[in-house]
Amino acid sequence: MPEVRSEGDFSVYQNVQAAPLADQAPVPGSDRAEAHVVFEAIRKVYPGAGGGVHALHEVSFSVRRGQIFGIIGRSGAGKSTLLRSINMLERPSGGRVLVDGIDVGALDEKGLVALRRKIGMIFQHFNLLSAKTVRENVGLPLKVAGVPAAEIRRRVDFLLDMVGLADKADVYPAKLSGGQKQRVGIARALVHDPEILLCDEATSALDPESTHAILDLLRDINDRFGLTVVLITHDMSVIRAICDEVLVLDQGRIVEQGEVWRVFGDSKGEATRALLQPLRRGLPGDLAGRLRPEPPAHGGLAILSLRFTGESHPDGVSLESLLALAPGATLLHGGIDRIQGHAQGDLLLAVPAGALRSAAGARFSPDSLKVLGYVDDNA
Ligand SMILES: Nc1ncnc2c1ncn2[C@@H]1O[C@H](COP(=O)(O)OP(=O)(O)OP(=O)(O)O)[C@@H](O)[C@H]1O
Repeated sequence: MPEVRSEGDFSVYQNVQAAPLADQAPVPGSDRAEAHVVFEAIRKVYPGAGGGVHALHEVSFSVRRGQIFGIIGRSGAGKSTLLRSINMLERPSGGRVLVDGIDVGALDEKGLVALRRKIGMIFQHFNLLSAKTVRENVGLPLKVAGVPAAEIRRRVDFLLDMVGLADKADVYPAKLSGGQKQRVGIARALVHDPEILLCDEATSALDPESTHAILDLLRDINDRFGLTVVLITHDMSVIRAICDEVLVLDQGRIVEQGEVWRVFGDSKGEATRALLQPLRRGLPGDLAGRLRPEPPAHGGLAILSLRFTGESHPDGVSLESLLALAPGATLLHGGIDRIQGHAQGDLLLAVPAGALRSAAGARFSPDSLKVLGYVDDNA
């Protein structure tokens, strides 16, 4: 049977004798202990009419060793271009990427092969060879690198066991679920014992259950092997599930960057807010339809929106304090999540409009409190 390749770039497995990366001189002043990957004023212009497509504009940031670092943005924001600049699958038009202090754009072919062996990559559509078994797919990069068969077998067995596919070694990809295919992709990405794992929309093609399982596996690999993981996604729930730090990219520029709970709790940019919108518990439609700007003559109910960013009440929201703030309150909608050990979320309360006055004297306050309007509870 002829080999059928699914989409993807297999040049990362080219059969060139790799020069040890340690032979490459680190750029003076680079901090090897802290920053694992450093982007310095990365620009990318794709050729095209009218001056081309400016995919990245002078993007600078760094990823610390051992972090799970998420890059999020809408379609066309420049995420793939940025991710692929780490292993030079996409060469920037300007700026430098340093991995372990080494300017990867200056590497010769052998240096690049060595670099790519230190950087595993997984893809949205898995990029498995359909005419090869699971074992052969995972072992392929080692075979290309000239590793002896017995060593390939030992390593592949270990990795298949680790990703929970020991019993699928001789199966062809067509017989696997999406989640199982991605496990094969992960095992293959780890064959060279990399220090960095790049994840290109790794869960976008998966159902929620498989997504959850694959994210758990990535977190486990990060914990066990101390791998630095850089992932791109358009889904904030992926960021919330496993990332330590997030960078929001929009139209080729950094909108904001920081610890996940901070960005979730107090997002600065419009692009970030739009990406967070699907996770927010907004005003339910039935209430929105009844809301009016002024209280009814008999008082009615004020609808309050309370936001907790994780800053002022990191351990949670005391119900007693909540009731002291808004006596007679009914909790209508919302909830508190824990992100990186910080309690944050939105609560929607109905409070007798007359009781609002007591809020001024309360010692407890949410990070933001808005009166959305009033409803007539007699209507
Ligand atoms: N090979 C190419 N030639 C021309 N333009 C390109 C090429 N690759 C990407 N672009 C353009 O560069 C910009 C950034 O693309 P990129 O794929 O990096 O964004 P992205 O955030 O990963 O998008 P998506 O989530 O849709 O994959 C887009 O405007 C895209 O159309």
